[in-house]
Amino acid sequence: MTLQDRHRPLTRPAYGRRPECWVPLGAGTNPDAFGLRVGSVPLETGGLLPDVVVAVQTWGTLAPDGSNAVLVEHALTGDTHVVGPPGPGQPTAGWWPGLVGPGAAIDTDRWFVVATNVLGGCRGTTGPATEAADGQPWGSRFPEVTIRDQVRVEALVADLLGIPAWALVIGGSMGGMRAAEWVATYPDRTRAAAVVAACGAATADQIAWGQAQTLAIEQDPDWRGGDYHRSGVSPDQGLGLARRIAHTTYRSAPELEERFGRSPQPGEDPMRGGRFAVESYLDHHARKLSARFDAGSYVTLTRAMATHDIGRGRGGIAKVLRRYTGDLVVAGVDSDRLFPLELSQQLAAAHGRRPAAVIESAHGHDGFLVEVDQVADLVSGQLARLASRHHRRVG
Ligand SMILES: CC(=O)SCCNC(=O)CCNC(=O)[C@H](O)C(C)(C)COP(=O)(O)OP(=O)(O)OC[C@H]1O[C@@H](n2cnc3c(N)ncnc32)[C@H](O)[C@@H]1OP(=O)(O)O
Ligand SMILES: N[C@@H](CCO)C(=O)O
Repeated sequence: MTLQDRHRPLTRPAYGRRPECWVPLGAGTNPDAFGLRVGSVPLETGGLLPDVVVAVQTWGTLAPDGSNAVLVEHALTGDTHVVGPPGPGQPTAGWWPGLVGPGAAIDTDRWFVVATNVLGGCRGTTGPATEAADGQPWGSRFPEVTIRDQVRVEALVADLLGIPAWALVIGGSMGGMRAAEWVATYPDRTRAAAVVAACGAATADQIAWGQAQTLAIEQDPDWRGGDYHRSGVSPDQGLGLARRIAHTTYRSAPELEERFGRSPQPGEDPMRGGRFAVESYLDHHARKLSARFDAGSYVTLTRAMATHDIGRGRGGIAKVLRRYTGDLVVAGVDSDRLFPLELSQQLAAAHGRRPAAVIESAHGHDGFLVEVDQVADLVSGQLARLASRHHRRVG
């Protein structure tokens, strides 16, 4: 525990079945999030990951019967800070601005909203940069974790919070993978799910892009086989390169053409060693991510996305989805080249209840973050259906 941690007030949230499990998070994490010690977690690949702590942020009030809880799932480099400004310990503003709050689409006067940082992440939840029992960072010893493991950890969080079933699990991209996995692993604990810009199983194309990113990091000499955390130097070059590759896939080619075309970065001449504006844009995003994200987590989470398959060991995706009787909304972005709309349409067709919703955006995969008003419309409709069903039941 650092000096700064000791000075952080330990005001545990006033809910949950096991208040003794709440722990303060370390310095450099979202000050509005708390740690929840969920214990040892059995992993899909075998073995137990001991003493897992999960960063949790909440909004609103949990109903006494735990029936009004909504889980919001972040994407690859996100965190628990769904809405709100940046500040000390929280370098980024909320990634779904305006979606959660009093009177918002996920209205916190009605719903209790939970956001957890994912297993293997670096924003408060146990991951490669976390200290293991020997006081050394897990580093290369951190095990392979799957989307299914991450969802199991979230179920342990729900147990500790006193949430028997989520009213809604919603997420985009890697968060959408976890929302889909909730439907598959815990259909009875997921009354509704919104799977946005995601898929039921990673495609060859996604795995291929992920491999290039992972290799970019692993080939940085500062990676040190994954054990760089105590060296004082992190593989920022590799992580930056990974982000450039990823970010290009997150945006659409027409958008890049429209925004940047062949323009040089102002003051630079691409014919004389200078950069094109689009190169400068990618350099900017590379630098920003390297400053805020752990390379080990990036590799771990990229691998988790590659092995994502809600049908694994369950007879396939269609079989899994057909038996889901909850309210499933699947939505894709029409210009997404990484998670093409067809993947959402296939997922919706496999469920067989309603077609995939289309988020219209020029921004490609990142449309699920940029077009927050369209996500808000989807989620408002879904929550209204849930609320009216609830009223019919109790009315
Ligand atoms: C759940 C989650 O996914 S959490 C993670 C989400 N957040 C992130 O990934 C953070 C990284 N940001 C992004 O991915 C995207 O910016 C989004 C999706 C959040 C928002 O997209 P947009 O609003 O379209 O932002 P855009 O991609 O245009 O980037 C804007 C940035 O590029 C910079 N930029 C634009 N052109 C250039 C250029 N030629 N040279 C250098 N920088 C440039 C802008 O100054 C701006 O910088 P800032 O973000 O530091 O203020
Ligand atoms: N820009 C998002 C998109 C990934 O799906 C992120 O960094 O998490």
